[in-house]
Amino acid sequence: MKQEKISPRVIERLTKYLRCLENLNPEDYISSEGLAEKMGFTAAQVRKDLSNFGEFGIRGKGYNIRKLHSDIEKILGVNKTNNIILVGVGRLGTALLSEPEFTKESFNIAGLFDKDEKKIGTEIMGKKIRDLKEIEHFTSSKEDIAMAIITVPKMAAQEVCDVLVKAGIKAILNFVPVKLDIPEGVVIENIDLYGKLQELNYWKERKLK
Ligand SMILES: NC(=O)c1ccc[n+]([C@@H]2O[C@H](COP(=O)([O-])OP(=O)(O)OC[C@H]3O[C@@H](n4cnc5c(N)ncnc54)[C@H](O)[C@@H]3O)[C@@H](O)[C@H]2O)c1
Repeated sequence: MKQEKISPRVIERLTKYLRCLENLNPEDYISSEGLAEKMGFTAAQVRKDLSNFGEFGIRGKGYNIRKLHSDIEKILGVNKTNNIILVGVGRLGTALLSEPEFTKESFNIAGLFDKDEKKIGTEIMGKKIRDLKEIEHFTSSKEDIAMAIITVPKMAAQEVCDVLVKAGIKAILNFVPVKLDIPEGVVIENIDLYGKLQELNYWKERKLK
């Protein structure tokens, strides 16, 4: 698969293609026009997005849905199980853990960490909560843990982030509404539901004018 400089928007759209393909008959074929129509994009956009990664469709026939789904999964690296740790087993952390759709089969919550002594040593969803101090030992003794979710209070977020980076984490999903400093070589995705509400509110206000 060819891979040049890829815009984050392309990757975001790939996840949307996957969601759409999941609801279609895997034996069928779909044209770029058909896929575009379902997504609200243009066919040119669909073709351009996919062409970043190689040739997928069959001329005159379109994309085989099963094959395209599997190819996009490979591009995103979600055709295998990826281990994640979660730091901050509070209200949000617990809610995320309770939702199977959040991780599906592509992600495995391999470890839970907190610093509350009342929580450390207890289990949630069959997984033990460990002291954050153990994290380096945990990541070094287990293979392939490069991803983490942060759901701690604002004040603790940067400190936790630094500990994670030191422990070899390369990708962070940050739910804390603060900008975290990360070194080169580490990627971060920030989820800010309040920010999304603010964005939506802007559009609502425009509609009401
Ligand atoms: N992204 C969003 O849209 C969104 C939505 C809700 C909450 N949040 C944010 O998520 C975070 C968690 O919210 P919550 O309601 O679950 O909080 P919470 O207080 O219920 O849970 C926080 C957990 O983090 C643990 N913790 C604190 N300091 C720690 C440290 N240094 N190391 C390890 N664990 C530590 C606490 O013991 C607790 O278990 C907050 O920063 C909140 O602002 C974000």
